[in-house]
Amino acid sequence: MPGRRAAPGSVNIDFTLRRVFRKESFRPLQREVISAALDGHDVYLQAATSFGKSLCFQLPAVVDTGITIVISPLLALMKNQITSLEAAGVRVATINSNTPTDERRAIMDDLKCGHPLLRLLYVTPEFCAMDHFRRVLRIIHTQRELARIAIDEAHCISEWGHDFRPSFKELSFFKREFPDVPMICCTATATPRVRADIVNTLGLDPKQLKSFTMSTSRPNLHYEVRFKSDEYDDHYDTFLAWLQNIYRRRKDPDRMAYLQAAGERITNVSGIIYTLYRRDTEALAERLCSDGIGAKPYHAGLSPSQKDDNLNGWVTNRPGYDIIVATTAFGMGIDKNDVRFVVHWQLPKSFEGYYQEAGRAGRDGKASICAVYYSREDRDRAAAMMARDSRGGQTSEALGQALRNRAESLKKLVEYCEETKKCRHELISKYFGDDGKAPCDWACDHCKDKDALGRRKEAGLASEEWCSTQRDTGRYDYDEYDC
Ligand SMILES: Nc1ncnc2c1ncn2[C@@H]1O[C@H](COP(=O)(O)OP(=O)(O)OP(=O)(O)O)[C@@H](O)[C@H]1O
Repeated sequence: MPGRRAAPGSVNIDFTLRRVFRKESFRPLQREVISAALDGHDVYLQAATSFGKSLCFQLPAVVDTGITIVISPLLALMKNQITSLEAAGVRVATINSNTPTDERRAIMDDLKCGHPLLRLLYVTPEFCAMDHFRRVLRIIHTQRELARIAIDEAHCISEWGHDFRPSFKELSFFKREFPDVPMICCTATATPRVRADIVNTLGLDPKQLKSFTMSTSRPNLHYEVRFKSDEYDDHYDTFLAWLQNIYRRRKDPDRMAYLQAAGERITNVSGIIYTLYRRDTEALAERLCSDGIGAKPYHAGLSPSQKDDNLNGWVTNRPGYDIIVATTAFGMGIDKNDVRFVVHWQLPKSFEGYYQEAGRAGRDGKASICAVYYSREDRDRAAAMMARDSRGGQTSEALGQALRNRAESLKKLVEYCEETKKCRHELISKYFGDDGKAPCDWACDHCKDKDALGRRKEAGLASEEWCSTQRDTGRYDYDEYDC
């Protein structure tokens, strides 16, 4: 039973864009994507981080009749989107492991009532697999109130992509049971193979599908690799000096006047530091605080209230919450427009993860820095950890494939870090198979000064000989990644 759809021409998306979402105009291609969704097509949307993909399912959800179910992999991401929608006065809710029972019951009652007030409901893929929720979905569908299914971070469907989540595969249920309900899938990071896998797994008809695939380019991001080695340093001191320099620049009288006029705190430089370990998030945040820089940890082991407080404080630029030191639990989709830097404290786990996390920076279009600390020792540790995982005996062929792909993706990221002779924007664009050239106006360490980059690499990295001795004599410490 198809969902009722607002009559063509009866909705004014420009008005809703301004009135509800408080945006002046659509960004290139947003209008086309939204129109395709409102016309009832299945839509695949792949575009750079910060393109504005969420609007492409949120705006149709607001103007169309019925409810949109949004499937999202991370609680932090849901929370972030829900906060913005609530601020815009949109009726939205989530059901997840932290939702209190009475709130959950009220949401379920609304869903089944025949005319849900909610415009969007955010859920995890695991929740969609539950029988009782599927029963409720059938009821909404029978009542012709199931407007659309939106799958955010759709690359999680594919074992060929990063962040594969087996539960995303179960989303094939939607087209099997509700073939007439349109779907929209969004991602920033899919190679052609991942894209084909998403379409195939979800049971979308490639001939009918409206597909929009844009470049991954983010010209305002300044990419750089900072070299380090176990042998010589704790890179905290150089990082702190760099950060303090940014603060000093803000104290320039003209800059201070400008910041005050804009209502910004002089002492606020919003940033994210990603680490692979929970304990680092806490230790590093503490160390920064003791050096007078407001920083908070974020990882899956914190209590829900601690996570909420740290996230909200950071989003609202509260004093003491300038930097979030996070594991990848704080990754995909987080949207805060004035993040001036994203630093990876160690080599990330995959190329896609690196691009995603770096993409939290500069979402207002202003120049922002994305730096990754790279050492050959971390490279060897990551490779050893991956080899151990693949020997661990997977429960399925899909998980085995996902591990092989992760190893390949990590290899490409190592090549990216070791490269000193090519533009970083070009390397990223090539990895994702973009058409055309990625613009870089001195926005990477290679294009700024390739000779200096080569010298820094030479001076900063341990030699391959030293690393191989460490490997052969078993001198590296290995710690499980935790997020
Ligand atoms: N037409 C528009 N005009 C101005 N700002 C917009 C417009 N569309 C979206 N934005 C803003 O752009 C920012 C990024 O949007 P969004 O979070 O949807 O990006 P995304 O494409 O999902 O990125 P990612 O893949 O990195 O999560 C948001 O702050 C959003 O409000």
